[in-house]
Amino acid sequence: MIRAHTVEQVRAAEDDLLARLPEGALMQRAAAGLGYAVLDLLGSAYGRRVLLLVGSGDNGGDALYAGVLLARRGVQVEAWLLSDTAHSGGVAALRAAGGRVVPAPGAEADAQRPSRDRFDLVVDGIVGIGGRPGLRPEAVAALARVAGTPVVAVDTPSGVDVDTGRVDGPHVTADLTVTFGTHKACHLLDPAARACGAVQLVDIGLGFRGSQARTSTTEFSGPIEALQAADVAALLPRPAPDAHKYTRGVVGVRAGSAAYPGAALLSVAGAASGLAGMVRYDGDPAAADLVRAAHPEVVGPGRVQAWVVGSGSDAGAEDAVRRSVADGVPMVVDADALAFAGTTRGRPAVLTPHAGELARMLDVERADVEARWLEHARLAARRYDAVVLLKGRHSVVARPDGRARVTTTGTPWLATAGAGDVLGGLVGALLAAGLDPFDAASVGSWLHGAAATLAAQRGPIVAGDVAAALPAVVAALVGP
Ligand SMILES: NC(=O)C1=CN([C@@H]2O[C@H](COP(=O)(O)OP(=O)(O)OC[C@H]3O[C@@H](n4cnc5c(N)ncnc54)[C@H](OP(=O)(O)O)[C@@H]3O)[C@@H](O)[C@H]2O)[C@@H](O)CC1
Ligand SMILES: Nc1ncnc2c1ncn2[C@@H]1O[C@H](COP(=O)(O)OP(=O)(O)O)[C@@H](O)[C@H]1O
Ligand SMILES: [K+]
Repeated sequence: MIRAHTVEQVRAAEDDLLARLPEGALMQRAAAGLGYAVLDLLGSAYGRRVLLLVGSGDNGGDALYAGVLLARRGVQVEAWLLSDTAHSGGVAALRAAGGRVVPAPGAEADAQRPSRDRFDLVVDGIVGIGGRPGLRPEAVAALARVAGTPVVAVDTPSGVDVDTGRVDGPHVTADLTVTFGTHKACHLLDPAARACGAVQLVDIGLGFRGSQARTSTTEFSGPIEALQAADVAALLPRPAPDAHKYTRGVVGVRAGSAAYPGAALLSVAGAASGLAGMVRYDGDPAAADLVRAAHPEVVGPGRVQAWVVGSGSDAGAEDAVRRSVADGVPMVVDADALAFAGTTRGRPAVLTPHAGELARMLDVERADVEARWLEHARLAARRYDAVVLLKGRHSVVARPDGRARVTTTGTPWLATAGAGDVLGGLVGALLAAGLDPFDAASVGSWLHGAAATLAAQRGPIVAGDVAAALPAVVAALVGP
């Protein structure tokens, strides 16, 4: 499990460790990890040119000491100081190792004029967890002079809001972010996560590895989580040796309509992933024949352990929600049914809006949701008293108490019509198989993203390809 901690939690862990270690030891650990990551990316050292952008704090110190390691390996290292108070030990060490240290060109320099020197790579040590969001003009100007050069961010891309993932002003866009001790929210949550590029965690002994989420009865105060393959494998429902189809759970689908029969097929395709014992279709008769033809194993209405409602339901959504709520079993509420999500209060439910749908549910602008994914997912979860799976590049799953997971599997090819219908069916199957709504939503979202990535290896995909790739993803996790 990846767990993203707040700056306050990092500082507390750091204080504990600093008391036990010689001065500067943590920074040396961080800088070594950073330096080797940069060397890996460069592929070779001799003759390579690396620019360090160095701010006033320890983030700049990390960059300078990584520069020392690089210079000793034969890299030509230049540091542009963005402040008069850059880490003095780091500056002296870089000079001693043969690096060039100069003041940054400054905001008044012609930002459009590229630097006369060409660099293979820029290391962003402007600010890390001590920075306020946004960048000062001198940092913006320095970045403009090396635009187009690959960037490695130290700890966080400078300028993003570390604890919320918000991006309100100018910021660094990195190809790789090397972070220390633990992930932070900005590494998982969009839009900041997009500015991180790939994220590499360097263990510096902060003691977060394997730490458990803390939860109180009211408000969750633990880290934001991102499931990894091993977590999904551990949570995945598997048939017991003496299983029969009913013990594995039956999922019912009330999706599709005469106008949108395809949604019935795709929702059923997600539900028929093999993770529940049986699938029932109880939607529009106009779609039922198509469902039976495509999925001969699917049966008609009857008792279920979970309902999936709303994908392409059109005018039938209200009735589908009402009947499913009356049943009292857990349900997935998607698309057209989200307008009636208020009626599911008090029932175990997973609501699966995309940003536009969530904006309608909360009566805010879509752009607000896309600027603050976690905040809006949590708000909706609290307001609707349900688990909310807010779909996007990095989907967010939130519980009413604030506990949250972020999905980091997936590919932009998944932005294709009907992909959400498959996801709803899949989450429904996991609910029917006995997962609680939070696990069903986050495991389903992880599998959905992984299946899309697998399917996209053979080229562009449509929603049905995602459903078809699910068994191979499950097999890779738990074996045949
Ligand atoms: N914690 C750990 O476990 C470890 C932490 N380590 C490293 O330390 C980093 C944190 O270092 P930190 O605390 O010195 O803060 P940091 O981010 O360098 O800069 C803050 C200073 O920048 C300034 N400033 C503020 N906003 C700004 C802006 N928008 N644009 C420009 N400047 C801005 C402001 O100073 P001012 O100029 O206002 O006086 C402020 O004081 C952390 O990210 C990691 O890399 C590792 O070495 C070892 C383990
Ligand atoms: N850029 C992206 N990268 C990765 N996944 C994406 C991206 N855009 C959308 N998705 C995923 O694709 C699916 C789209 O679902 P949805 O918006 O409901 O579409 P539809 O209603 O057409 O089925 C969601 O699972 C979402 O998380
Ligand atoms: K940085």
